Amino acid sequence: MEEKKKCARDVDDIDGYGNDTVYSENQTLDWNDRLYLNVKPENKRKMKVWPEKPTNFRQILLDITAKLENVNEIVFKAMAKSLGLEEDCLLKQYGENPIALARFNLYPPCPTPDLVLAAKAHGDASAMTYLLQDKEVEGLQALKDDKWYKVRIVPNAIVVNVGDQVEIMTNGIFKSPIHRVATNRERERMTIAVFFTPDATSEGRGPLMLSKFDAESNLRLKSELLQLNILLGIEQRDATLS
Ligand SMILES: O=C(O)CCC(=O)C(=O)O
Ligand SMILES: [Fe+2]
Repeated sequence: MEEKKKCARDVDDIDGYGNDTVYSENQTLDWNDRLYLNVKPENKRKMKVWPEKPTNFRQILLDITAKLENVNEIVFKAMAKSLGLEEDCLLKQYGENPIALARFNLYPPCPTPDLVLAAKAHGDASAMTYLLQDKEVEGLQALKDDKWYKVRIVPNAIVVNVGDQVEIMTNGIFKSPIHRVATNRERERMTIAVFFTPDATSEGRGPLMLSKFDAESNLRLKSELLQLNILLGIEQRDATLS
């Protein structure tokens, strides 16, 4: 608790430990506590809210972000190639100083799971999100064709989620899925999300010029994704909730 207090976010800030910013009395709050940290660009880091314990926390976060950046580059290239475009075209839109944000989510057990969500339905505003789920406790659900699907747990696998920025860049071919997190009556759940977002000052951002997305592009996409062995982890069968 001591350490959490040291990292508490300021009322009007996003970085740090806390929960939803309260904008109105009628607002439904998410059932979670979180630690938000701007990792990149470096000049946006607010070191005073970066935990000092465990002592290797800061270095590990920097290392993980760097590794995920490499993964993100590979994914962006594969996506561009699958659309029949030059492989750097998504990366170029990403700019010189892209933003990397880490969010550590802690969802405590909730005595009334039918009344409140751990995270309300939302699409990520990022370009791409990489999520390490809790090893044991499920909760994440994704919306497809008006039905909610559980995103099943695959231990140590990272869920790769397309964010709004990539949906815009690719003219809606890659969709930013609406997702939410259910509460759990008995068990605590912990996840880590790293969001990559384009540099807001980079020029030439916006929808790419795509001629058409046809059966051939679809095949190319499938083979690119297969080669990458990206694990989306969405159960298509027997997991429908409504
Ligand atoms: O904790 C999860 O499973 C998802 C978290 C999430 O959607 C987010 O942080 O944007
Ligand atoms: Fe999300």
